Amino acid sequence: MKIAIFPGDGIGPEVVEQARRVLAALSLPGLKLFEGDVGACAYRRHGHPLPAETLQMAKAADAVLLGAVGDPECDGLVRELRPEQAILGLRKELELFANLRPAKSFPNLEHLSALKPDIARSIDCLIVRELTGDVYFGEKGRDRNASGDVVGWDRMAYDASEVRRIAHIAFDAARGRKRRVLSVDKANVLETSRVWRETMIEVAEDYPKVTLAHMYVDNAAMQLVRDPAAIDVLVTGNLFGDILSDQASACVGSIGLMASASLGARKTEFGTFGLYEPIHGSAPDIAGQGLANPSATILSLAMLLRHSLGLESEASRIEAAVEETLNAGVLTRDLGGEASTREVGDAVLARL
Ligand SMILES: NC(=O)c1ccc[n+]([C@@H]2O[C@H](COP(=O)([O-])OP(=O)(O)OC[C@H]3O[C@@H](n4cnc5c(N)ncnc54)[C@H](O)[C@@H]3O)[C@@H](O)[C@H]2O)c1
Ligand SMILES: CC(C)[C@H](C(=O)O)[C@@H](O)C(=O)O
Ligand SMILES: [Mg+2]
Repeated sequence: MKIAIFPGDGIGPEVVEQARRVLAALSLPGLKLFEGDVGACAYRRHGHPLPAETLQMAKAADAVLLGAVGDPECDGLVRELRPEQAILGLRKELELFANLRPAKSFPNLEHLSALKPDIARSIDCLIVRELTGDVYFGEKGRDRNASGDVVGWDRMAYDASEVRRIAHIAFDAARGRKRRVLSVDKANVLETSRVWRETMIEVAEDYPKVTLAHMYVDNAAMQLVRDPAAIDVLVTGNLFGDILSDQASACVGSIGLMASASLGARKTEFGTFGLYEPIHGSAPDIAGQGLANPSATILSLAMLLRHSLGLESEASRIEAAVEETLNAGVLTRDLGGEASTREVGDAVLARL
């Protein structure tokens, strides 16, 4: 079993360190770890945010665990060299089109949510975000308009095959849950979304036991805070999924709690090849201070063990240990506590 670990920038190395301790505590036989550079640190060391050897390491592994990338000092770089390109490059090169972002409240921790406790308690949804298409990967450019003003543009597009494959992921996931798919688009305005919606309807025919509903993204943003209990599987495009998942994390409690799995079609000996990362970024405002919440990264490790290595019981044990840690009040500052990143790691290890 080979895991490639890419700590990245900012709080990335701090949160990955705790996940690595958790992984070590499992003493998995036959596990090999590899470490690579991504993001701003890779740009500084190798001149590129996603060096060829890092990509090669990812391809040779059964799974990748990534911390975060991003550095304000790189804001002035051309887009191709920005740290974020490492993540986008990994997703595209590894064809990881399906991003699963579960948003579930933790028992007895409703008070941590930005929502009223009664509403927060009910959240249990899975955001299925398409990850290799949309405006993220469309043609981009800069021109001048007739009056000489600079114009930036990004092409937004989905072809039906891209929508079809993410639709199947969402419907399959719904079959093992409450059998409801909510497809979120902006079909009242965007042609991209009309293709999205038509394709969702077409795929739904293969899943007679799953109900499909549609919602415009503006309304979906509202319903996510007003009545999240109504949402089971929410499937959407790359851009809308990015935004709605950060919002969902605040409904659960903190962005430091939300894990993700990015999957494609490639199978490994033990499961599906995937890239696992917290949904948050490098948090430059708190980096290097031991303030970051490592839970999302530890929970991403649990997803890695489940989906890529077929280690369901180890994954569940980690999830239980994180939940018990939160319940015991070992909380970082984002959750109103005073525990350090490492103290949360210690508490999870003790429970494991
Ligand atoms: N997957 C990724 O690597 C990823 C995701 C999002 C943003 N980014 C990059 O990260 C940089 C910062 O972006 P941003 O500030 O918009 O988003 P961010 O997610 O890094 O931070 C947003 C806010 O949440 C807080 N936060 C984030 N993670 C936390 C954690 N684990 N514990 C406690 N608090 C946490 C931060 O302190 C900040 O106040 C940018 O360069 C951006 O492009 C990377
Ligand atoms: C860093 C950035 C490219 C990335 C995205 O927009 O997908 C991040 O915000 C995320 O949610 O994983
Ligand atoms: Mg994001």
